[in-house]
Amino acid sequence: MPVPILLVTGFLGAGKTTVVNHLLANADGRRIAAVVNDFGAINIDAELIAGASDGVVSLSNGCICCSLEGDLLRTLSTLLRRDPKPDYIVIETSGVADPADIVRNLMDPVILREAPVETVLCVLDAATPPAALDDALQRSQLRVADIVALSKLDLADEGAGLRMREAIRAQRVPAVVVDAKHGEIPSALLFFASDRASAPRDPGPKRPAEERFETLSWTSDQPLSLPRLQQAIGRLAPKLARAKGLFETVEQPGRQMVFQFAAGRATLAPGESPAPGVPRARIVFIAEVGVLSKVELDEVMATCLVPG
Ligand SMILES: Nc1nc2c(ncn2[C@@H]2O[C@H](COP(=O)(O)OP(=O)(O)OP(=O)(O)O)[C@@H](O)[C@H]2O)c(=O)[nH]1
Repeated sequence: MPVPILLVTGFLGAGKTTVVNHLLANADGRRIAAVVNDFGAINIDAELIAGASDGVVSLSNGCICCSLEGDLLRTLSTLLRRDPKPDYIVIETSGVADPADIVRNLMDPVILREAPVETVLCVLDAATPPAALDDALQRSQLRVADIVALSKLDLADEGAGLRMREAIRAQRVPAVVVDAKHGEIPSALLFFASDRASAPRDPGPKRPAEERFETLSWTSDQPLSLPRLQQAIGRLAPKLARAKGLFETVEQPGRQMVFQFAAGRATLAPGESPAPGVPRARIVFIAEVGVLSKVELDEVMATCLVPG
């Protein structure tokens, strides 16, 4: 029996990990393996994903649509050799990935036979203006989608969902559009029992590889001062496309916090206990190439540490 792949795509910070977590929490006995790709050196997403009954494989420091395509195929082969095999494989792409390239890579004859891409889900932040759909990468992510999940409707005004649906229609995206507040999508929609043979997909023309974003990692063995971090993020915000991290604070040492910055919004939430031996602060910053230097980042982030 082939193992269906669910490919989860969407722009930086759109809500992909939130959807994957919800899905895994509602697996209803299905054995689901998750493959997570963060293109920075630190794979924060793998730590934020809990409950994959068949394990989480993290691919970091590159993007599975280009530099890590071989690693992805090898990972899938390993997952398919497991006994028992997973019932489903979920691949969460990085927010900078062009899923058309991944779909093309997954057309490898062996993978296509044993693990066909059953569904491509694109998570779209409904709180962003519909003009965001004019972005070439965003358009590419939508174009291959079978299902578009509108996230963050709770943060948007009442008409946002409707406006986004119209903007999606205007792009001639043939996908089914569903609401996904806090990652909630009926799993029956994503994991349906299908006995039809998956037809090879047409991923469309190959786009020239685009080095548009870069990640900068910052770590420290000291906890961070929360008010100072707020100031630092305020300074960095205009230059950031996305940031996420795990760290202890001076105010609550020993307790790991999850920091998220997406679409100009920063949040902090309590996290799991840190694994032994990891730095007390690990943050990944994503910016358009050339916008933020490591020197500037280090300088600003150093202000979050309390001397002595
Ligand atoms: N209020 C609200 N917040 C959401 C919703 N979905 C996601 N978020 C928040 O948005 C932020 C980014 O969510 P993630 O799920 O990490 O986004 P992502 O697409 O996996 O991010 P990258 O992998 O870095 O591209 C987090 O702070 C989430 O808690 C939602 O429906 N409502």
